[in-house]
Amino acid sequence: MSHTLTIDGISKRYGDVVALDDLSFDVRPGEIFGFVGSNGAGKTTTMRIALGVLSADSGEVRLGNKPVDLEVRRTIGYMPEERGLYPKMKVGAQLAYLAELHGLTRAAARESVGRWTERLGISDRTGDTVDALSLGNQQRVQLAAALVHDPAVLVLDEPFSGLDPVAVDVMSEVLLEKARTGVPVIFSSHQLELVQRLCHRVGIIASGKMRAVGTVEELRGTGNVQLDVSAPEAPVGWAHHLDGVTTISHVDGRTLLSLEPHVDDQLILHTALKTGPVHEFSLHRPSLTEMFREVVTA
Ligand SMILES: Nc1ncnc2c1ncn2[C@@H]1O[C@H](COP(=O)(O)OP(=O)(O)OP(=O)(O)O)[C@@H](O)[C@H]1O
Repeated sequence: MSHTLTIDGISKRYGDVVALDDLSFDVRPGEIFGFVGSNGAGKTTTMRIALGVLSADSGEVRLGNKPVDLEVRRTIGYMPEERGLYPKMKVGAQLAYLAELHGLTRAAARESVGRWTERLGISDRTGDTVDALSLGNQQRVQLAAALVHDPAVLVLDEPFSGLDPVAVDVMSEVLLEKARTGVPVIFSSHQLELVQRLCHRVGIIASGKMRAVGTVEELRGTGNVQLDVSAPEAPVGWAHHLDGVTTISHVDGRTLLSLEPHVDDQLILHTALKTGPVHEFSLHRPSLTEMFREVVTA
């Protein structure tokens, strides 16, 4: 049975630096949650607290209704940003060791290592030491390490950074597959197009505070919309008097407007038509990247 991972009002300071400030959100069973924010926003700190390797100054992390203790921690698959494999240990032996550490029998560990190394395309490297592998392959091993014990939750810190496109596809498929079995999956990333494509919900963190949470569609719906209007006879400033509308440019009868989310675009169309013919009228909703910029610079 799968449970929600709840981050409930966590705060964390490092000396004078406030890394997290009363941060709350949840990751639900079967969803992939994208955790995005600028460098130093607090993503790694949050994930380390979620796993229990770092303690919060206040607040709590729960899986279902149980606080994350040692027992719960064993059910989490974690991929740390600083990675954390033993460089001189052989890939297969290391993965089997980690699986057993999380409670699998020797036989189950061996079976699981075989299955995941095959799935992640590293089955021919199990006899090599980790440091003999390319960085991308080391990352595949790191993902295998997060998966071999069949975790109830996946917490992955920048799992996609440095991967080639094929590895990105494999990683994406695996995360979707795990989510489909009901596992809550959270990962941090700076690759917003990937986040937009893969995640059911996204949280944008800035300066240790959650600034926006929702589906990509919900987040895009809260941003300003751009409207491109081609009305050759419209005078300069024809839209100035409209509430919630800003003129970005007006060149050769073509006006680019920014509309606050509450503005009815049909009202703009009527206003434009009063000036003469309207040849083009197209709406552009912000991408996740544009939303991100808007939110973190607000
Ligand atoms: N061990 C530490 N000692 C002091 N300050 C720290 C420590 N770890 C993190 N910080 C600070 O806490 C804040 C949050 O850092 P964190 O690593 O959680 O951010 P992040 O969102 O993961 O960044 P990035 O995208 O660059 O990985 C930053 O200001 C960082 O400098």
